[in-house]
Order: sequence, then C-alpha cells, then structure tokens
Amino acid sequence: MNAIETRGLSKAYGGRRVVSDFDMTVAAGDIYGFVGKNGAGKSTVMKMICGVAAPSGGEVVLFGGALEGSGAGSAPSDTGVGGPVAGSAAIRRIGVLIEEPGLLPNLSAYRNLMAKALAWGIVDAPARCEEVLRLVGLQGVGKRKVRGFSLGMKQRLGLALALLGNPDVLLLDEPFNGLDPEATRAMRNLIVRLNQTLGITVVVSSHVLDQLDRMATRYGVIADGRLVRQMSAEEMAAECGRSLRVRTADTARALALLQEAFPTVAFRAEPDGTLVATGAYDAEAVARQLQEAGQVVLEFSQEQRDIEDYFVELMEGGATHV
Ligand SMILES: Nc1ncnc2c1ncn2[C@@H]1O[C@H](COP(=O)(O)OP(=O)(O)OP(=O)(O)O)[C@@H](O)[C@H]1O
Repeated sequence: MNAIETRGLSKAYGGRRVVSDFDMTVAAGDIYGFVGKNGAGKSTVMKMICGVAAPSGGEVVLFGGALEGSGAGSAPSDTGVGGPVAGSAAIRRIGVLIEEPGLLPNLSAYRNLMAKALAWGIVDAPARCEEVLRLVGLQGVGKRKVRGFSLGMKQRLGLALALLGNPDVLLLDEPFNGLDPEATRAMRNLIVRLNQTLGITVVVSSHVLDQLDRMATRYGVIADGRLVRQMSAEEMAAECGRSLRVRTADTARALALLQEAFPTVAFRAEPDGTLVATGAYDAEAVARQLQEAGQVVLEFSQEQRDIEDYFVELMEGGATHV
C-alpha cells in the first residue's frame, strides 16, 4: 500500500504558484529522499501532506484515503490500520519535524514531551514520554533543561515529539541542518532504526545528499514546484552509481559486439571512441567478451559518478519524466 500519494497537488501564495501538478508516491516502508534547491517547494509539499497548509488544487491521499479538505476526492471511512484512512484519522498517523520543533528552553526534555502529550490527550503520557526519549537516545538527559542541549540533541528531541503519537509516517524537513558530522551520523542511524525496527515510513528532505544516499530507498526530485523525477535507489545507483569505460582499437566492431552480447545494458560511444556502459553491467563479463572476440583493449576502467552532480543536473535540467 502507498502511505502517501499526492495527485495534481498545487499551491499558490498570493497568486504565485509555488507547487504545481505534483504527483508523488511514497510506498509504506520507504525512506523517501526529497531533494530540491532552496525554495523549490519541499516544505510546502510536506506541509500540505500533513495538513498544515491547505492545497490550492489537487489532493493528498494517505493510506489510500483522501485527506479531508485536500481536493474533490471522496473520503472513504476509516477502516482501521492497514486499510484506507481518511481525513483527521490519517493525519494522526503522521509525525512531523518541519522547521523549529517549538521547544520550551526552560523545561526539561521530559517536561517538553509531557506538555505536548497532555495537550494531545495521549494515553499513559508519562510512559509514552519515557519511551520516545529512549527511542531517540535521550533517556539519560530527560531531566535536563533544553536550553543546555546541543543542536543535535534538540533535533532528536524534535523527533521524539514527532514520535509521541506513535506515527506510521514521519515527515522530516532538513533534519541534518546545522548538525556536525557525528550528530548527522547519529540522526541518520536513528532514522534508519525507526524505519527498520518500527516499520515507520519516512519522508526526509535534505541538502546533504551523501546522507540521503546512505539511507533512501526511493527519491523524489523537485524543481520550481514540480516533481521532475521519482526513482528507486536502484534506479539512481544504475544511473549515477558507476559506469564502465572501454576503449578498443575498433570502436564500431566492439560496440556492435557488446550490444549484441548484453542487450539490457546501455552502451554509447563517445566522440573519442570510448564506449561507456551504464546501469546493471557486469564488468568481468564485458572484458571476457572482448577478449574472446579478439578485440585489442586500450583502456578499461570504471567510474563512480558523483551523486551531487547527478542531482544538480536533475534539479537544473527540469525535464519531467517521472
Ligand atoms: N507562507 C508563505 N507565503 C508566501 N510564500 C511562501 C510561503 N511559504 C513558502 N513560500 C514560497 O514558496 C516557495 C517554496 O518554498 P518552500 O519553503 O516550500 O521551499 P523549500 O524547497 O522547502 O526551500 P528550503 O530548502 O529553502 O527550505 C518559495 O519561493 C517561498 O518563498
């Protein structure tokens, strides 16, 4: 089942469109890396998904049920966990860390959590607060006032707040912002653990692409409010993960030979006669094939394409091929 679908979602502020025809699909269990330049519209999309901002058009479908007030789609009734869930029932299944988590600096971490838990009417609030502190690794500092917390600790407390309602989905907007490498790694490990042990679906926007690369199972790329590309981690790896460069004495012959031997692999010839293979190729098999055909190999190397270059190209290219 899809945890989140947006259908033709759009948003305008004062007549200016900032999100247009946005069709995003997040499957249950995904860690969805949401990538885009500053001002591309990531936060706005996330705010519409969690109901903080009202769409100007289109709809948000959570767990198969349309979100109330998010377009013309009919709202099926709440059939419980696993079934379609509409409106406010679906919203309650989403935990959000967007912008500042609104922490009260003079209260302890535990008191901050309790204030929210009581306001939201969470059952057995003290136990739940202890549990989420444990989940984010702050159990030892629950009694300390938040004003003495590092940024990394504050972000983890923000995540604990998002987890209070026991959500199925977490929306995390730039959770690594301002964190040093160690805190970044701790936050990344925490997100992966929440996904793998509790099965929480995560949408995470970030400029820190190498962090996304280590955890995302799926990607969405947004440019100027439009979804320019959505792909699985495997597709991304195939496109930018690595490429094979081969130069032989007879480019045309080698190209024909390899295209025939490996019909599923994309080979192209560069102007200098180098053949480049991308996607799911087997370098050893390619080398063997050339050798068996008696081709004189002048160069044979593999390259790793930089993930940042790849995403920058997508964000700037703007070609829509979802
Ligand atoms: N409340 C608002 N009123 C008017 N314009 C807004 C409002 N919120 C966002 N915008 C505009 O909408 C566009 C998208 O903003 P948004 O914050 O969604 O981008 P973003 O991709 O999250 O950027 P960043 O990475 O900088 O957080 C921007 O041009 C922004 O100025």
